[in-house]
Amino acid sequence: MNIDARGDVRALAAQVLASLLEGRGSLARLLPRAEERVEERDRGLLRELCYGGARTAPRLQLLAAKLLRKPPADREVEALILLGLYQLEYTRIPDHAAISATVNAARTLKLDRATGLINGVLRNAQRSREQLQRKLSGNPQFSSMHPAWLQQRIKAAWPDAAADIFRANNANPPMTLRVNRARVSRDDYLQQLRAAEIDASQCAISPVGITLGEARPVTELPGFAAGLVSVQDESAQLSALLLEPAEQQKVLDACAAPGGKSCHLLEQQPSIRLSALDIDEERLDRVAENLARIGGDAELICADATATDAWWDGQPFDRILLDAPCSATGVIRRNPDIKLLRREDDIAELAQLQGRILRAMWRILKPGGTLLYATCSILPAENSEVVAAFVAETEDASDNTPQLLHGEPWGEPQTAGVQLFPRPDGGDGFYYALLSKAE
Ligand SMILES: C[S@@+](CC[C@H](N)C(=O)[O-])C[C@H]1O[C@@H](n2cnc3c(N)ncnc32)[C@H](O)[C@@H]1O
Repeated sequence: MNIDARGDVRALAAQVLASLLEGRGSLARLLPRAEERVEERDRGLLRELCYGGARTAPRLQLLAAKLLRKPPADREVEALILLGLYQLEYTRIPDHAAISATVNAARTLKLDRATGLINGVLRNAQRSREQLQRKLSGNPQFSSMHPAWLQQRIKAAWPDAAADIFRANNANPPMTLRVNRARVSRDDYLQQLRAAEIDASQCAISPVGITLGEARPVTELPGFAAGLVSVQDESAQLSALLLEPAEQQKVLDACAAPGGKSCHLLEQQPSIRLSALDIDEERLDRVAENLARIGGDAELICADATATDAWWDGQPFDRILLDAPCSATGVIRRNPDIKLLRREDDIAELAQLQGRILRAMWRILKPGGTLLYATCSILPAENSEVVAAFVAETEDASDNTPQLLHGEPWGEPQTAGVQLFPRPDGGDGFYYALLSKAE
């Protein structure tokens, strides 16, 4: 991102997409910086191009490969071609405007030498649209819009659910709220939303969840600044409900940032003594901000959870929430850049890290205590396989994940734990295993 592309939406989007293609930064980090460089009125289009470009990239890369004799040497040229194809395929921008604005963006980025190539490829795509679609329609990466390795892993793990998972991953997620029950009941808050003419309904599984009819800025939500509600996906809301800390218990949130689940634990049981730990100092600042908004209190610890000698006071915890670092393959619809940033090799490395943190947390859990292992992954290698191996090797550990919540089934029971898939109008993909330590 050396060239200042200020004011040119497509050039800025190409810089963001090129960085993603090179694995340099995430949308969450790159987009806000790009947004600062365009007028307010252009931010919607910038966001659409960046999110849409990442979401459809695995398909558009196949299209581009058919249209190019060899891959472009420059990442920004590749990104401009993908963004041009995105506009032709998925937006209402007239073709001629999409093509000329994309070619102009190449000039903004001082890629004048590539304008002929970009123009030619996009015009060719426009002419041979149906023929290309026909040629590629049998390709699973094309139809699923997932990179080949991930498409294959999801299909192998969930042959019956894979098609629904791909569809959910490619759809816009709902905006879901968690009501702070310490302050307001869900029914009362739904009434407040109705009074503010905001369409909303209660979630199917979480008793504190509300789904909005459409996404809107949090500043428009009644009582948001005062902590009446927080934005949190419905599946993520199940962690505090499953862990169910009792009054006064000593509780650890071992991978806490940005603090959504820490806040929920305190809303549900305000008298607990909560330690919120995370290895990332910047992200831990977000925990402090979120706690301040809901008026919650916790000891914040910046440390590697596994290095317990460095931070643990020697008093075992009654409850531990381990929301482990993972591939985030259950939240692709919210973070489509995962399709570009994750590599297949990451999965085995993550599984090792997850096992290591789990074993370390077990040592500081009180006998008779409970640990909730959670991820927002839908890959068994990070979920049931990690937990089943741990339970098999650990004499005092047993899997006590309930198969019913409030009398209702809530996910797919596994050899260990329960898996949730992303659902178009419901929660994200999540995995939970509730483990008990023998007395
Ligand atoms: C899935 S996120 C946690 C989300 C959080 N529980 C919430 O609900 O807002 C995983 C977190 O684990 C942290 N992490 C990764 N490795 C860690 C380690 N060895 N010790 C402590 N935290 C770690 C990351 O910084 C990241 O914030």
